[in-house]
Amino acid sequence: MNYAINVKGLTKRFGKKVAVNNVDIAVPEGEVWGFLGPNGSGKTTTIRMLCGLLKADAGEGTCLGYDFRTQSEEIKRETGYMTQKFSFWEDLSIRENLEFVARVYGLPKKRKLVDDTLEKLGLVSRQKQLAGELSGGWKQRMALAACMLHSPRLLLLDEPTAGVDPKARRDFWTEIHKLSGAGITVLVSTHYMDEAERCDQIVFISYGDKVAQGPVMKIIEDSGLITFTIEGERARALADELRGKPGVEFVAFFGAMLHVSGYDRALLEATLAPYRGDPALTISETHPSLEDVFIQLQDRAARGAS
Ligand SMILES: Nc1ncnc2c1ncn2[C@@H]1O[C@H](COP(=O)(O)OP(=O)(O)OP(=O)(O)O)[C@@H](O)[C@H]1O
Repeated sequence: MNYAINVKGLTKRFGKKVAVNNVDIAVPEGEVWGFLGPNGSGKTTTIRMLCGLLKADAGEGTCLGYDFRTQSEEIKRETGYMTQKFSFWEDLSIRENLEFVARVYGLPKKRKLVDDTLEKLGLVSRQKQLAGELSGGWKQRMALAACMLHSPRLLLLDEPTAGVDPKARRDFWTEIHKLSGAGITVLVSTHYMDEAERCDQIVFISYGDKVAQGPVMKIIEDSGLITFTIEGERARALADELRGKPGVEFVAFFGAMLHVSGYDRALLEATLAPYRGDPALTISETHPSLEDVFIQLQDRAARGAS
């Protein structure tokens, strides 16, 4: 298998703080991988090391076949990096912004390049609109266009959809899958569970450590979580009552429904048994959601860290 990213032991310290600790990542060419983890867990730091913007303290491997420690210029030439806070000229149009980026990077055949990129990303009809007047979704699409101008083989996207409405997020993901279909590899950090579910695999990091990796279903299965839903008028009132009871590790609301999760089926069943007779409540077992597992992984890592 060919890997777009294949690094081992990636490590970064800031003073005494270990921001990224011995992380291995191997992403096959053309796949879309999600990068998840709580705030400050090391996602941005990892992404910046992969594209050579930050020097790793330890680790070895390749990005697009280049040594990620010594060939950062080659990697940058073939990688599109969309930062969390992308910047652009508000009083220039979309087209002018893209032409500006093309000029700064000295890209050849600028006009044709910008034409093609506008076309590819569905921006032709908006090309004359001032960037400052665009909604979040269109700004983000423009930012994606800017990092696609040089036809990268790898896209590193750092929370590209933060603050963007659901329709624009869905359109963005349609674009990502199209790009992946054309052979481009994508590593995208996100806090959205529905986005994680659109990825071929996810890597979950917490406190700098990789704590889980795999396709979403496998991560859910491997979690060992047993989850019950409780529905009904009284469900809301039960959350506090159930927290801390034998076998109950996590209690969370999903809309009006309560998810109660734990690892010990017998204990959990015994705790829920008295509520089963209540006609105002419906209790049934369900698959834990990715969010249940995310909370569990985060909680486990926090306990390990304290
Ligand atoms: N330049 C820096 N100097 C010192 N500490 C830093 C620096 N950059 C990041 N850190 C620290 O390293 C840790 C990891 O930060 P990073 O930005 O990689 O996390 P993240 O997972 O991307 O977070 P978020 O989801 O909030 O974007 C944090 O504790 C952060 O404060």
